[in-house]
Amino acid sequence: MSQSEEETAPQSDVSEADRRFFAKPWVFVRGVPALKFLPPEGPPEVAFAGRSNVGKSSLINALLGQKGLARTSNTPGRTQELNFFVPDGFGTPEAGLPPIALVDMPGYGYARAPKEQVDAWTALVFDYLRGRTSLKRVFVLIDARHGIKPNDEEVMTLLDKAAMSYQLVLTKTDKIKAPAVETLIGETLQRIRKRPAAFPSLIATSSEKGQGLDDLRAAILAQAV
Ligand SMILES: Nc1nc2c(ncn2[C@@H]2O[C@H](COP(=O)(O)OP(=O)(O)OP(=O)(O)O)[C@@H](O)[C@H]2O)c(=O)[nH]1
Ligand SMILES: [Mg+2]
Repeated sequence: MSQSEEETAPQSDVSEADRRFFAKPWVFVRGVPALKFLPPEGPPEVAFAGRSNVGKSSLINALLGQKGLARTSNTPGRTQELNFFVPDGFGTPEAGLPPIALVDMPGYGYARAPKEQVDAWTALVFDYLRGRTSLKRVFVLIDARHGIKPNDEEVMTLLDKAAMSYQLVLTKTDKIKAPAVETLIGETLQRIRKRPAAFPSLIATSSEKGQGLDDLRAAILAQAV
């Protein structure tokens, strides 16, 4: 690359090697319907939390470039277990443990499912978030059209109390205009200013347009071993 090309190349915290880490095949390894089925504490985990339909599963697919790996749906309540994804190639005892696992979670809030079921998913998510040593960072996804809702506040309070580090991620930014995204980022950061476990910056993403994915990849890789 010539110097002038280098100067104009897009800046990103993600190196080519890091990008390849996400571009190689990842696999689904486990669905956890209840806490007792969790794998033993082990490699670092990063989890994707958020209201039903906020775009958790879509974001994981976009990050990994694998449409359909995590199941998505128009109907809130698609993801019903804690679903663990790891890079392929760690299926044998000789291969050792993966450097990181991504955990897709059931949404909290308004899933179109019977109340008892929604309550059970919410309890599973909350118990996992507050009690897991391997969990290194939680991404709390916020729909750019709606901003922080009361149940997001509830989750953030739980994470603050558990001293579990989390970072807010705006989703579906393609659905609102660019200046509105800027305003929302400012307002949202203001609202989490006093929250002790909240990372003091947020990542604005669109799974549809690919926006913000490299920043999120860098944040995930920072937790890998
Ligand atoms: N326009 C747009 N739509 C999106 C984006 N991300 C997700 N969606 C849509 O939002 C809907 C919900 O996406 P999911 O990824 O299934 O959401 P989820 O948070 O996993 O939902 P649950 O598993 O039900 O909690 C789907 O119809 C997606 O196509 C995005 O960045 N832009
Ligand atoms: Mg989902």
